[in-house]
Amino acid sequence: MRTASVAVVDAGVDAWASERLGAARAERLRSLAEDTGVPAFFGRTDTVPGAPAGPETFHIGRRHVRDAAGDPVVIDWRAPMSRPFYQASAADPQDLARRRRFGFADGELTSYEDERLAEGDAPDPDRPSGLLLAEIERPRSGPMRDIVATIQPDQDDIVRAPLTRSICVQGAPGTGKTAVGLHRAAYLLYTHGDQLARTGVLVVGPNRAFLRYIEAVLPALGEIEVDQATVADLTGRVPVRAEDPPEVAVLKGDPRMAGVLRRALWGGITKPADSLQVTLAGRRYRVSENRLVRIVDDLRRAGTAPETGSAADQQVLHYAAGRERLAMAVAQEARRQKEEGGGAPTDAETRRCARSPEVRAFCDSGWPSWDAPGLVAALFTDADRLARAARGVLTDDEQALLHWSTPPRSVRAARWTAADAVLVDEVAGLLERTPGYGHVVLDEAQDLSPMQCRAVARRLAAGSLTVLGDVAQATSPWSSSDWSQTLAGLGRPDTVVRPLTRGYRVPGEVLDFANRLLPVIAPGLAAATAVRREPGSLSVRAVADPAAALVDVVRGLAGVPGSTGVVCADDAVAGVVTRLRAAGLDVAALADDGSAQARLAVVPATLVKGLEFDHVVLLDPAAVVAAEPRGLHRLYVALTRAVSSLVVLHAGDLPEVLIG
Ligand SMILES: Nc1ncnc2c1ncn2[C@@H]1O[C@H](COP(=O)(O)OP(=O)(O)OP(=O)(O)O)[C@@H](O)[C@H]1O
Repeated sequence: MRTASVAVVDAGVDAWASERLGAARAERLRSLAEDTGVPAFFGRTDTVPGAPAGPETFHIGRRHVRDAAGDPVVIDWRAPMSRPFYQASAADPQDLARRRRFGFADGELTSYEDERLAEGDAPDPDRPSGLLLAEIERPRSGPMRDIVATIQPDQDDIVRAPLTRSICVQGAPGTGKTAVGLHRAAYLLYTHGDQLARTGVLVVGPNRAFLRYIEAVLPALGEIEVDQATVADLTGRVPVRAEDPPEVAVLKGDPRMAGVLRRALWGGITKPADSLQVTLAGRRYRVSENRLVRIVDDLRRAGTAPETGSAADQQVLHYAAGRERLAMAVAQEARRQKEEGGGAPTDAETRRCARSPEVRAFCDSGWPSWDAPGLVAALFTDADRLARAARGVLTDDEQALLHWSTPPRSVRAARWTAADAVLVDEVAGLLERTPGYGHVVLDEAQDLSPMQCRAVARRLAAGSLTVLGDVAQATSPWSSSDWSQTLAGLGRPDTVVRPLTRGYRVPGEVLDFANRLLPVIAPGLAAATAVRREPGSLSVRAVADPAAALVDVVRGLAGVPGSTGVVCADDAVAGVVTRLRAAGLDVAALADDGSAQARLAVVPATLVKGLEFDHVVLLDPAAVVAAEPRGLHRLYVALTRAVSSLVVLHAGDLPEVLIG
């Protein structure tokens, strides 16, 4: 295939065509570039003799490969023909006589595993495939890997759900939510390439460190055109220079703020109180007060029609466009009068009238021009303006929380917070239409405020959503115990919530220990079951001097393959790094700037969500719990990051719920 692509001639009928052909060839060659570590296939299916097309053998791989005659040699894992490889079971063999899984080490074929489905040789759900276990336990080095070779049936159902359907996956730690979301993006791009190439796919993650961790998965699957961003990236219209006290952040994330901002903007439009004289093609016309009132009313109604979900954002009249339409409607009125008098004004003359100083002045006073930061700043500095916008929605105390007692010298000098940035983005979305994606994968969604959810929904044209998360891992002040608030904020309240309950990452011993927290942090939520147990994987040690014990534990792990994460309360990170370095260990703190993760990393507890390490050492769990209001949820996150071993070092008592 590579040779054939190189041979394509890039001489077209003219320079433009030649350039396009050359670009297409380069793109094709890029997509065919060999990744030497990645085998061409990982599975094989043999259909039964009675199958519609007779007995056939297919190899399944990361991409489609054909031979010189154009016949398929390897089928893309996303093609419908590959589906039985993931879904067939003894109960429902889907015309498969045999499924074969190949195991590779460093690009070399080392093993294979057969299931003879037609003979009732069923995969035993309690005894997972050896290749799956080997894949999970393969030491981590660097970023997350794809799981195409071993996607499990319940995961595959979500990966291949139709594009039109939004899905919310509630899954315990390590059940593969992130993996499933990324593979779903790859599946949708393959299946609906034309449609999504136009509208695009967006993956939203909680922070830069997380995006860095997952960034290689989609390119490994051949998908390079997917945008990956945090909510802060999406809403980064103003520089964030300050932090809100918790109660202010909670209020600014409250969905009622959307109504306040809407009223602050649209409520500033005033009813015309006089007629207006305008000039069209050198003659003056008077537009009556009544007529002006009607025009303004009609436009305002088109802009403030009750919302019917995020799709409405694409149709509704936005405020800035409303201003343009108002100017044009006034000019049209003059044109109508001129035509009635027998004149024939041109479109250009009408447009000139709409831009004339008198029409501009009329718009500026009745339909004032705003930019998004300016409106939010005006609202927070002017208590009367806020009171008008928040009447009946926010209490006086709540309004006082929003008020800036020392106004900034200018809007540009304002000390915006992360929650403010989301409000500014909300206003920007009222002023102008936000371009939307065809599909959005939203990870760790349990932590988003309703206002952040709206920011994501605005970027979702008429497209669908894959929402991923775990209410037991919810650590933000907006967290709720179910998904309804998040899904409502996302404008998709009817989205079906699908559970994933088989934990792939964490050994059973470790998961059982972490699950002791569940009745307290998420009552009613079913605990996940681990697909494997590893005796000795959990060690909980009371020690007199945790920092000294840490040095010994980390030294012990130095010769063991794979990554190690030392997780501790955020304010302990610097001290721990210093201590480990003093002991001669090569260690770096994990930063939220997207820089690469060291093999031995000290990880602040607030950054560990979504990540995993072969070995985790958790230092002083009580300090992790004490550091924040939802500290027990944070502890649950920290306890569920280990693939092979977890060592918990504590000096004082363990949090009581952990004592079995
Ligand atoms: N079918 C599978 N085959 C092989 N590995 C898998 C499979 N499913 C999940 N894994 C692995 O399990 C680990 C956890 O997956 P992932 O990070 O997607 O889980 P998660 O549900 O998002 O976890 P968390 O809630 O902790 O963020 C990853 O290393 C992933 O590659």
